[in-house]
Amino acid sequence: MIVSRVKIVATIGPASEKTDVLRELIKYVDGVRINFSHGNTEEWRTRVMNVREFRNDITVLGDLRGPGIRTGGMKPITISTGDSVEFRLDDKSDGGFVPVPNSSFFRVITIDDIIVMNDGRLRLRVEKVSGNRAVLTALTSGTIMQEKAIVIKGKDYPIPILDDYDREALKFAVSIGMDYVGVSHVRSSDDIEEVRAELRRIGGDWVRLVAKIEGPDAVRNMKDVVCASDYVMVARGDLGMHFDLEEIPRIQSSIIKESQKCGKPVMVATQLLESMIEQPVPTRAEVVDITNAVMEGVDSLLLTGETAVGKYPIEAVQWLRRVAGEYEGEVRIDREVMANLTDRLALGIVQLAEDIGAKIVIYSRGGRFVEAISRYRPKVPTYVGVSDERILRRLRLYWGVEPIIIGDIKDYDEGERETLNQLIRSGSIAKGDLVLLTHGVIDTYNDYSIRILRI
Ligand SMILES: Nc1ncnc2c1ncn2[C@@H]1O[C@H](COP(=O)(O)OP(=O)(O)O)[C@@H](O)[C@H]1O
Ligand SMILES: C=C(OP(=O)(O)O)C(=O)O
Ligand SMILES: [K+]
Ligand SMILES: [Mg+2]
Repeated sequence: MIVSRVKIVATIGPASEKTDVLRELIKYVDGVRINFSHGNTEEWRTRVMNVREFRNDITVLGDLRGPGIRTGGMKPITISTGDSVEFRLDDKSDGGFVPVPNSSFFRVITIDDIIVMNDGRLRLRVEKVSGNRAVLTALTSGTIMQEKAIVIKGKDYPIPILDDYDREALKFAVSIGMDYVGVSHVRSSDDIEEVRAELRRIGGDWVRLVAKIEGPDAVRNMKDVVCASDYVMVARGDLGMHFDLEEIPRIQSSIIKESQKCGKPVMVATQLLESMIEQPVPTRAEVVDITNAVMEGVDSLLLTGETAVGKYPIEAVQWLRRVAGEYEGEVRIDREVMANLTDRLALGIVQLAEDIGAKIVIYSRGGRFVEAISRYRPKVPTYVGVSDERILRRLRLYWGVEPIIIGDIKDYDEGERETLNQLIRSGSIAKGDLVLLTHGVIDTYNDYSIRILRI
Protein backbone atom coordinates (compact mmCIF):
# COMPACT_ATOMS: atom_id res chain seq x y z
CA MET A 1 0.00 0.00 0.00
CA ILE A 2 1.52 3.29 -1.11
CA VAL A 3 0.91 5.92 1.58
CA SER A 4 0.89 9.70 1.51
CA ARG A 5 -0.56 12.14 4.00
CA VAL A 6 -3.02 13.58 1.49
CA LYS A 7 -5.56 10.85 0.86
CA ILE A 8 -6.65 9.63 -2.58
CA VAL A 9 -10.21 8.55 -3.55
CA ALA A 10 -11.13 7.11 -6.97
CA THR A 11 -14.57 6.71 -8.58
CA ILE A 12 -15.11 3.11 -9.70
CA GLY A 13 -16.94 2.80 -13.02
CA PRO A 14 -16.80 0.86 -16.31
CA ALA A 15 -13.10 1.70 -16.77
CA SER A 16 -11.95 0.49 -13.37
CA GLU A 17 -14.32 -2.23 -12.19
CA LYS A 18 -12.66 -5.08 -14.06
CA THR A 19 -10.87 -7.14 -11.40
CA ASP A 20 -7.36 -6.93 -12.90
CA VAL A 21 -7.59 -3.11 -13.16
CA LEU A 22 -9.32 -2.79 -9.76
CA ARG A 23 -6.73 -4.98 -7.99
CA GLU A 24 -3.90 -2.74 -9.25
CA LEU A 25 -5.76 0.57 -8.81
CA ILE A 26 -6.62 0.08 -5.15
CA LYS A 27 -2.93 -0.26 -4.22
CA TYR A 28 -2.71 3.51 -4.78
CA VAL A 29 -5.91 4.75 -3.11
CA ASP A 30 -7.27 5.22 0.42
CA GLY A 31 -10.90 5.22 -0.67
CA VAL A 32 -13.25 4.45 -3.55
CA ARG A 33 -16.39 6.30 -4.68
CA ILE A 34 -19.51 4.62 -5.99
CA ASN A 35 -21.54 7.19 -7.94
CA PHE A 36 -25.22 6.39 -7.45
CA SER A 37 -26.05 8.66 -10.40
CA HIS A 38 -25.09 5.81 -12.69
CA GLY A 39 -25.62 2.06 -12.78
CA ASN A 40 -27.70 -0.07 -10.42
CA THR A 41 -27.53 -1.93 -7.10
CA GLU A 42 -26.05 -5.07 -8.66
CA GLU A 43 -23.21 -3.09 -10.29
CA TRP A 44 -22.59 -1.13 -7.09
CA ARG A 45 -22.55 -4.31 -4.96
CA THR A 46 -20.15 -6.09 -7.29
CA ARG A 47 -17.75 -3.16 -7.18
CA VAL A 48 -17.77 -2.92 -3.38
CA MET A 49 -17.42 -6.69 -2.88
CA ASN A 50 -14.48 -6.82 -5.29
CA VAL A 51 -12.78 -3.87 -3.60
CA ARG A 52 -13.27 -5.44 -0.15
CA GLU A 53 -11.90 -8.77 -1.43
CA PHE A 54 -8.58 -7.13 -2.22
CA ARG A 55 -8.50 -4.69 0.70
CA ASN A 56 -11.17 -4.61 3.41
CA ASP A 57 -9.60 -1.59 5.09
CA ILE A 58 -10.45 0.76 2.24
CA THR A 59 -12.93 3.62 2.75
CA VAL A 60 -16.08 3.46 0.63
CA LEU A 61 -18.00 6.62 -0.29
CA GLY A 62 -21.47 6.29 -1.82
CA ASP A 63 -22.38 9.44 -3.78
CA LEU A 64 -26.12 10.15 -3.89
CA ARG A 65 -27.77 11.27 -7.13
CA GLY A 66 -29.65 13.94 -5.14
CA PRO A 67 -31.90 16.81 -6.30
CA GLY A 68 -30.22 17.35 -9.65
CA ILE A 69 -32.07 16.86 -12.91
CA ARG A 70 -30.60 14.83 -15.76
CA THR A 71 -31.73 14.15 -19.31
CA GLY A 72 -33.82 11.03 -19.78
CA GLY A 73 -33.26 8.16 -22.19
CA MET A 74 -32.26 9.51 -25.56
CA LYS A 75 -29.97 9.10 -28.52
CA PRO A 76 -27.29 11.84 -28.66
CA ILE A 77 -28.50 15.05 -30.33
CA THR A 78 -25.82 17.26 -31.89
CA ILE A 79 -26.73 20.97 -32.02
CA SER A 80 -25.07 24.07 -33.46
CA THR A 81 -24.99 27.61 -32.11
CA GLY A 82 -28.31 29.32 -32.88
CA ASP A 83 -30.32 26.12 -33.22
CA SER A 84 -33.71 25.99 -31.52
CA VAL A 85 -34.12 22.95 -29.22
CA GLU A 86 -37.26 21.71 -27.51
CA PHE A 87 -37.17 20.25 -23.96
CA ARG A 88 -40.22 18.22 -22.95
CA LEU A 89 -41.38 16.47 -19.76
CA ASP A 90 -40.77 12.81 -20.60
CA ASP A 91 -38.63 9.83 -19.53
CA LYS A 92 -37.30 9.26 -23.01
CA SER A 93 -37.31 10.59 -26.53
CA ASP A 94 -36.86 9.20 -30.01
CA GLY A 95 -34.83 12.21 -31.08
CA GLY A 96 -37.24 15.04 -31.81
CA PHE A 97 -36.81 16.67 -28.38
CA VAL A 98 -34.77 16.50 -25.18
CA PRO A 99 -36.62 14.41 -22.53
CA VAL A 100 -36.58 15.88 -19.01
CA PRO A 101 -38.06 13.34 -16.55
CA ASN A 102 -38.80 15.90 -13.79
CA SER A 103 -41.57 18.55 -14.00
CA SER A 104 -39.87 20.93 -11.52
CA PHE A 105 -37.44 21.85 -14.32
CA PHE A 106 -40.31 23.50 -16.18
CA ARG A 107 -41.58 25.19 -13.00
CA VAL A 108 -38.22 26.72 -12.15
CA ILE A 109 -36.94 27.98 -15.52
CA THR A 110 -37.84 31.46 -16.70
CA ILE A 111 -37.19 33.27 -19.98
CA ASP A 112 -33.48 34.13 -20.47
CA ASP A 113 -32.28 31.54 -17.93
CA ILE A 114 -29.03 29.92 -19.09
CA ILE A 115 -29.07 26.12 -19.15
CA VAL A 116 -25.65 24.48 -18.82
CA MET A 117 -24.89 20.86 -19.77
CA ASN A 118 -21.98 18.50 -20.53
CA ASP A 119 -19.83 19.76 -17.66
CA GLY A 120 -20.25 23.32 -18.97
CA ARG A 121 -19.28 22.73 -22.58
CA LEU A 122 -22.88 23.23 -23.76
CA ARG A 123 -25.01 26.32 -23.00
CA LEU A 124 -28.56 27.21 -24.10
CA ARG A 125 -30.87 30.16 -23.37
CA VAL A 126 -34.55 29.72 -22.46
CA GLU A 127 -36.75 31.45 -25.07
CA LYS A 128 -40.23 30.15 -24.26
CA VAL A 129 -41.85 28.09 -21.51
CA SER A 130 -45.39 26.73 -21.79
CA GLY A 131 -46.51 24.05 -19.34
CA ASN A 132 -44.16 21.10 -19.51
CA ARG A 133 -42.47 22.26 -22.70
CA ALA A 134 -39.71 24.78 -23.28
CA VAL A 135 -37.95 26.11 -26.35
CA LEU A 136 -34.26 27.01 -25.97
CA THR A 137 -31.65 28.53 -28.27
CA ALA A 138 -28.20 26.94 -28.41
CA LEU A 139 -25.48 29.45 -27.42
CA THR A 140 -22.73 26.95 -28.20
CA SER A 141 -22.45 23.87 -30.38
CA GLY A 142 -22.27 20.44 -28.79
CA THR A 143 -24.00 17.12 -28.18
CA ILE A 144 -26.82 16.45 -25.71
CA MET A 145 -26.61 12.93 -24.28
CA GLN A 146 -28.68 10.78 -21.94
CA GLU A 147 -28.39 10.83 -18.13
CA LYS A 148 -26.37 14.04 -18.24
CA ALA A 149 -26.91 16.84 -15.69
CA ILE A 150 -29.11 19.78 -16.69
CA VAL A 151 -28.07 22.83 -14.67
CA ILE A 152 -29.96 26.14 -14.52
CA LYS A 153 -27.10 28.57 -13.99
CA GLY A 154 -27.39 30.17 -10.57
CA LYS A 155 -30.47 28.21 -9.45
CA ASP A 156 -30.86 25.15 -7.22
CA TYR A 157 -33.91 22.96 -7.82
CA PRO A 158 -36.43 23.43 -4.94
CA ILE A 159 -37.06 19.69 -4.67
CA PRO A 160 -36.54 17.36 -1.67
CA ILE A 161 -32.91 16.47 -0.87
CA LEU A 162 -33.86 12.77 -1.11
CA ASP A 163 -36.25 11.15 -3.58
CA ASP A 164 -37.26 7.47 -3.58
CA TYR A 165 -34.24 6.56 -5.73
CA ASP A 166 -31.92 8.23 -3.17
CA ARG A 167 -33.66 6.46 -0.27
CA GLU A 168 -33.07 3.11 -1.99
CA ALA A 169 -29.41 4.05 -2.55
CA LEU A 170 -29.08 5.00 1.13
CA LYS A 171 -30.55 1.65 2.19
CA PHE A 172 -28.04 -0.06 -0.06
CA ALA A 173 -25.17 2.02 1.37
CA VAL A 174 -26.14 1.03 4.93
CA SER A 175 -26.67 -2.64 4.03
CA ILE A 176 -23.21 -2.96 2.51
CA GLY A 177 -21.52 -0.91 5.27
CA MET A 178 -20.38 2.17 3.36
CA ASP A 179 -18.41 4.64 5.46
CA TYR A 180 -19.38 7.96 3.90
CA VAL A 181 -22.34 9.18 1.83
CA GLY A 182 -22.03 12.19 -0.50
CA VAL A 183 -24.98 14.59 -0.29
CA SER A 184 -25.26 15.99 -3.83
CA HIS A 185 -26.67 19.46 -4.52
CA VAL A 186 -26.97 20.17 -0.80
CA ARG A 187 -28.54 23.61 -0.23
CA SER A 188 -28.59 24.10 3.55
CA SER A 189 -27.77 22.54 6.90
CA ASP A 190 -31.42 21.39 6.98
CA ASP A 191 -30.64 19.17 3.98
CA ILE A 192 -27.76 17.59 5.93
CA GLU A 193 -29.97 17.05 8.98
CA GLU A 194 -32.67 15.48 6.78
CA VAL A 195 -30.21 12.93 5.42
CA ARG A 196 -28.94 12.24 8.96
CA ALA A 197 -32.50 11.63 10.11
CA GLU A 198 -33.11 9.21 7.23
CA LEU A 199 -29.90 7.34 8.08
CA ARG A 200 -30.98 7.08 11.73
CA ARG A 201 -34.37 5.82 10.58
CA ILE A 202 -32.78 2.97 8.58
CA GLY A 203 -30.18 2.08 11.23
CA GLY A 204 -27.19 3.71 9.55
CA ASP A 205 -26.30 6.40 12.07
CA TRP A 206 -22.60 5.48 11.95
CA VAL A 207 -22.41 6.62 8.28
CA ARG A 208 -20.64 9.98 7.91
CA LEU A 209 -21.92 12.69 5.55
CA VAL A 210 -19.91 14.48 2.88
CA ALA A 211 -21.52 17.83 2.00
CA LYS A 212 -20.94 18.41 -1.70
CA ILE A 213 -20.62 22.16 -2.18
CA GLU A 214 -21.66 22.44 -5.83
CA GLY A 215 -24.50 24.96 -6.22
CA PRO A 216 -25.44 28.58 -5.47
CA ASP A 217 -27.34 27.91 -2.20
CA ALA A 218 -24.50 25.79 -0.74
CA VAL A 219 -21.99 28.54 -1.56
CA ARG A 220 -24.31 31.17 -0.04
CA ASN A 221 -24.87 29.04 3.10
CA MET A 222 -21.31 27.70 3.12
CA LYS A 223 -20.51 28.09 6.83
CA ASP A 224 -23.76 26.45 7.98
CA VAL A 225 -23.49 23.59 5.50
CA VAL A 226 -19.82 22.93 6.26
CA CYS A 227 -20.24 23.00 10.05
CA ALA A 228 -23.29 20.70 9.90
CA SER A 229 -21.40 18.03 7.91
CA ASP A 230 -18.73 15.44 8.75
CA TYR A 231 -16.63 15.96 5.60
CA VAL A 232 -16.77 18.60 2.82
CA MET A 233 -16.35 18.20 -0.94
CA VAL A 234 -15.43 21.00 -3.36
CA ALA A 235 -17.51 19.54 -6.20
CA ARG A 236 -16.00 21.42 -9.12
CA GLY A 237 -18.08 19.62 -11.77
CA ASP A 238 -21.39 21.28 -10.93
CA LEU A 239 -19.68 24.35 -9.43
CA GLY A 240 -18.18 25.01 -12.86
CA MET A 241 -21.64 24.91 -14.41
CA HIS A 242 -23.32 27.24 -11.90
CA PHE A 243 -20.49 29.75 -11.66
CA ASP A 244 -18.18 31.34 -14.22
CA LEU A 245 -14.94 29.36 -14.38
CA GLU A 246 -12.86 32.31 -13.20
CA GLU A 247 -14.79 32.23 -9.89
CA ILE A 248 -13.84 28.61 -9.11
CA PRO A 249 -10.39 29.26 -7.54
CA ARG A 250 -11.89 31.80 -5.09
CA ILE A 251 -14.83 29.52 -4.21
CA GLN A 252 -12.49 26.53 -3.76
CA SER A 253 -10.25 28.48 -1.37
CA SER A 254 -13.15 29.75 0.71
CA ILE A 255 -14.66 26.26 1.04
CA ILE A 256 -11.26 24.88 2.18
CA LYS A 257 -10.76 27.74 4.67
CA GLU A 258 -14.32 27.45 6.02
CA SER A 259 -13.87 23.69 6.48
CA GLN A 260 -10.59 24.10 8.36
CA LYS A 261 -12.07 26.82 10.57
CA CYS A 262 -14.89 24.48 11.50
CA GLY A 263 -12.52 21.52 11.99
CA LYS A 264 -13.96 19.53 9.10
CA PRO A 265 -11.90 17.48 6.65
CA VAL A 266 -12.23 18.59 3.02
CA MET A 267 -11.69 17.01 -0.39
CA VAL A 268 -11.35 18.56 -3.85
CA ALA A 269 -13.09 16.69 -6.69
CA THR A 270 -13.35 16.66 -10.47
CA GLN A 271 -11.12 17.45 -13.43
CA LEU A 272 -7.95 17.14 -11.34
CA LEU A 273 -6.51 14.99 -14.17
CA GLU A 274 -9.20 15.45 -16.84
CA SER A 275 -6.74 15.13 -19.75
CA MET A 276 -5.82 11.63 -18.48
CA ILE A 277 -9.23 10.42 -19.59
CA GLU A 278 -7.53 10.37 -23.01
CA GLN A 279 -3.77 10.74 -22.30
CA PRO A 280 -1.39 8.65 -20.13
CA VAL A 281 0.42 11.76 -18.77
CA PRO A 282 -1.13 14.85 -17.13
CA THR A 283 -0.80 18.45 -18.32
CA ARG A 284 1.43 20.95 -16.49
CA ALA A 285 -1.70 22.87 -15.47
CA GLU A 286 -3.19 19.77 -13.84
CA VAL A 287 -0.01 19.09 -11.84
CA VAL A 288 -0.04 22.70 -10.61
CA ASP A 289 -3.80 22.49 -9.80
CA ILE A 290 -3.17 19.39 -7.63
CA THR A 291 -0.21 21.09 -5.96
CA ASN A 292 -2.34 24.15 -5.14
CA ALA A 293 -4.99 21.97 -3.48
CA VAL A 294 -2.32 20.10 -1.49
CA MET A 295 -0.65 23.36 -0.38
CA GLU A 296 -4.05 24.72 0.73
CA GLY A 297 -4.11 21.74 3.08
CA VAL A 298 -6.93 19.58 1.71
CA ASP A 299 -7.33 16.19 3.40
CA SER A 300 -8.05 14.26 0.19
CA LEU A 301 -8.41 14.39 -3.59
CA LEU A 302 -11.19 12.70 -5.62
CA LEU A 303 -10.92 11.40 -9.18
CA THR A 304 -14.27 11.11 -10.99
CA GLY A 305 -14.38 10.58 -14.77
CA GLU A 306 -10.62 9.86 -14.88
CA THR A 307 -11.06 6.51 -13.15
CA ALA A 308 -14.77 5.92 -13.89
CA VAL A 309 -14.53 6.02 -17.67
CA GLY A 310 -10.99 7.18 -18.50
CA LYS A 311 -8.50 5.23 -20.58
CA TYR A 312 -5.74 5.40 -17.93
CA PRO A 313 -7.33 4.86 -14.49
CA ILE A 314 -4.22 3.32 -12.90
CA GLU A 315 -1.83 5.95 -14.28
CA ALA A 316 -4.25 8.63 -12.99
CA VAL A 317 -4.12 7.44 -9.39
CA GLN A 318 -0.35 6.91 -9.62
CA TRP A 319 0.19 10.47 -10.85
CA LEU A 320 -2.16 11.88 -8.18
CA ARG A 321 -0.27 10.02 -5.42
CA ARG A 322 3.08 11.10 -6.88
CA VAL A 323 2.27 14.83 -7.11
CA ALA A 324 0.49 14.91 -3.72
CA GLY A 325 3.41 13.09 -2.10
CA GLU A 326 5.87 15.61 -3.56
CA TYR A 327 4.28 18.67 -1.91
CA GLU A 328 2.29 17.50 1.13
CA GLY A 329 5.24 18.14 3.47
CA GLU A 330 5.14 21.85 2.65
CA VAL A 331 1.50 22.46 3.54
CA ARG A 332 0.97 25.53 5.70
CA ILE A 333 -2.29 26.15 7.53
CA ASP A 334 -2.94 28.60 10.34
CA ARG A 335 -3.17 26.53 13.53
CA GLU A 336 -6.02 28.32 15.22
CA VAL A 337 -6.17 27.61 18.93
CA MET A 338 -9.62 26.22 19.48
CA ALA A 339 -11.93 26.69 22.42
CA ASN A 340 -12.29 23.22 23.80
CA LEU A 341 -9.73 21.28 25.80
CA THR A 342 -9.49 18.31 23.40
CA ASP A 343 -8.41 20.57 20.53
CA ARG A 344 -5.96 22.50 22.70
CA LEU A 345 -4.36 19.29 23.92
CA ALA A 346 -4.14 18.06 20.32
CA LEU A 347 -2.34 21.26 19.28
CA GLY A 348 0.05 20.95 22.23
CA ILE A 349 0.85 17.35 21.30
CA VAL A 350 1.52 18.22 17.65
CA GLN A 351 3.84 21.08 18.61
CA LEU A 352 5.69 19.01 21.24
CA ALA A 353 6.11 16.03 18.85
CA GLU A 354 7.43 18.32 16.10
CA ASP A 355 9.80 20.13 18.50
CA ILE A 356 11.44 16.88 19.66
CA GLY A 357 11.05 14.99 16.36
CA ALA A 358 8.85 12.30 17.86
CA LYS A 359 6.39 10.13 15.93
CA ILE A 360 2.86 10.40 17.31
CA VAL A 361 1.21 7.11 18.35
CA ILE A 362 -2.41 7.28 19.51
CA TYR A 363 -4.79 4.60 20.72
CA SER A 364 -8.30 5.82 19.95
CA ARG A 365 -11.68 4.23 20.50
CA GLY A 366 -13.99 6.75 18.76
CA GLY A 367 -11.48 8.59 16.59
CA ARG A 368 -12.46 12.04 17.91
CA PHE A 369 -8.99 12.93 19.24
CA VAL A 370 -7.34 11.78 16.02
CA GLU A 371 -9.56 14.15 14.03
CA ALA A 372 -8.34 16.97 16.27
CA ILE A 373 -4.66 15.99 15.76
CA SER A 374 -5.07 15.66 11.96
CA ARG A 375 -6.54 19.14 11.56
CA TYR A 376 -3.19 20.68 12.65
CA ARG A 377 -1.38 18.85 9.80
CA PRO A 378 1.42 17.41 12.02
CA LYS A 379 4.81 17.33 10.30
CA VAL A 380 5.64 14.04 12.04
CA PRO A 381 4.13 10.62 11.18
CA THR A 382 0.85 10.00 13.07
CA TYR A 383 -0.20 6.40 13.75
CA VAL A 384 -3.52 5.40 15.29
CA GLY A 385 -4.51 2.07 16.78
CA VAL A 386 -8.26 1.41 16.70
CA SER A 387 -10.41 -1.55 17.70
CA ASP A 388 -13.22 -1.05 15.19
CA GLU A 389 -12.89 -1.53 11.41
CA ARG A 390 -15.50 1.21 10.85
CA ILE A 391 -13.49 3.76 12.81
CA LEU A 392 -10.38 2.70 10.86
CA ARG A 393 -12.08 3.21 7.47
CA ARG A 394 -13.52 6.54 8.60
CA LEU A 395 -10.13 7.84 9.81
CA ARG A 396 -8.34 6.71 6.66
CA LEU A 397 -9.60 9.80 4.83
CA TYR A 398 -8.10 12.23 7.34
CA TRP A 399 -4.90 14.05 6.43
CA GLY A 400 -1.75 12.30 7.69
CA VAL A 401 -3.53 9.62 9.72
CA GLU A 402 -2.24 6.05 9.36
CA PRO A 403 -4.76 3.81 11.14
CA ILE A 404 -4.12 0.18 12.19
CA ILE A 405 -6.46 -2.39 13.71
CA ILE A 406 -5.31 -3.68 17.12
CA GLY A 407 -8.19 -5.92 18.14
CA ASP A 408 -10.86 -5.32 20.74
CA ILE A 409 -9.12 -3.71 23.70
CA LYS A 410 -11.06 -1.74 26.32
CA ASP A 411 -8.28 -0.38 28.53
CA TYR A 412 -6.62 2.74 27.12
CA ASP A 413 -3.14 2.06 28.53
CA GLU A 414 -3.22 -1.47 27.14
CA GLY A 415 -4.46 -0.08 23.82
CA GLU A 416 -1.54 2.31 23.64
CA ARG A 417 0.99 -0.45 24.35
CA GLU A 418 -0.56 -2.83 21.81
CA THR A 419 -0.58 -0.09 19.14
CA LEU A 420 3.10 0.65 19.79
CA ASN A 421 4.04 -3.06 19.75
CA GLN A 422 2.26 -3.59 16.42
CA LEU A 423 4.03 -0.60 14.89
CA ILE A 424 7.40 -1.89 16.09
CA ARG A 425 6.62 -5.36 14.70
CA SER A 426 5.62 -3.86 11.32
CA GLY A 427 8.76 -1.69 11.19
CA SER A 428 6.87 1.64 11.16
CA ILE A 429 8.57 2.42 14.47
CA ALA A 430 12.28 1.55 14.54
CA LYS A 431 14.98 1.31 17.21
CA GLY A 432 16.19 4.76 18.18
CA ASP A 433 12.88 6.46 17.28
CA LEU A 434 11.41 9.01 19.69
CA VAL A 435 7.71 8.30 20.18
CA LEU A 436 5.00 10.42 21.78
CA LEU A 437 2.40 7.99 23.08
CA THR A 438 -1.11 9.02 24.12
CA HIS A 439 -4.71 7.93 24.24
CA GLY A 440 -5.92 11.46 24.18
CA VAL A 441 -9.47 11.18 25.37
CA ILE A 442 -10.20 13.77 28.04
CA ASP A 443 -13.95 14.29 27.99
CA THR A 444 -14.93 10.76 28.96
CA TYR A 445 -11.77 9.75 30.83
CA ASN A 446 -10.66 11.61 33.92
CA ASP A 447 -6.94 11.08 33.62
CA TYR A 448 -4.79 12.04 30.70
CA SER A 449 -1.28 10.91 29.98
CA ILE A 450 1.47 11.67 27.51
CA ARG A 451 4.49 9.40 27.40
CA ILE A 452 7.71 10.11 25.54
CA LEU A 453 9.70 6.94 24.78
CA ARG A 454 13.07 6.34 23.13
CA ILE A 455 12.58 2.95 21.43
N1 LIG B 1 -20.84 3.84 -13.29
C1 LIG B 1 -20.93 4.46 -14.47
N2 LIG B 1 -21.56 3.88 -15.51
C2 LIG B 1 -21.62 4.52 -16.71
N3 LIG B 1 -21.10 5.73 -16.96
C3 LIG B 1 -20.47 6.33 -15.96
C4 LIG B 1 -20.35 5.75 -14.66
N4 LIG B 1 -19.69 6.60 -13.85
C5 LIG B 1 -19.39 7.67 -14.60
N5 LIG B 1 -19.84 7.51 -15.85
C6 LIG B 1 -19.66 8.45 -16.96
O1 LIG B 1 -18.52 9.26 -16.64
C7 LIG B 1 -18.91 10.63 -16.52
C8 LIG B 1 -18.12 11.30 -15.37
O2 LIG B 1 -18.22 10.52 -14.18
P1 LIG B 1 -18.73 11.24 -12.81
O3 LIG B 1 -18.13 12.62 -12.71
O4 LIG B 1 -18.56 10.30 -11.68
O5 LIG B 1 -20.32 11.31 -13.11
P2 LIG B 1 -21.31 12.57 -13.03
O6 LIG B 1 -20.48 13.82 -13.16
O7 LIG B 1 -22.23 12.33 -14.19
O8 LIG B 1 -22.01 12.39 -11.72
C9 LIG B 1 -20.41 10.56 -16.23
O9 LIG B 1 -21.07 11.75 -16.64
C10 LIG B 1 -20.87 9.37 -17.06
O10 LIG B 1 -21.05 9.73 -18.42
C1 LIG C 1 -18.26 15.25 -7.87
C2 LIG C 1 -19.24 15.95 -8.38
O1 LIG C 1 -20.55 15.52 -8.36
P1 LIG C 1 -21.15 14.51 -9.47
O2 LIG C 1 -20.02 13.99 -10.29
O3 LIG C 1 -21.84 13.47 -8.67
O4 LIG C 1 -22.09 15.41 -10.19
C3 LIG C 1 -19.02 17.26 -9.03
O5 LIG C 1 -20.03 17.90 -9.44
O6 LIG C 1 -17.84 17.68 -9.13
K1 LIG D 1 -23.68 11.87 -7.88
MG1 LIG E 1 -21.94 17.27 -8.93
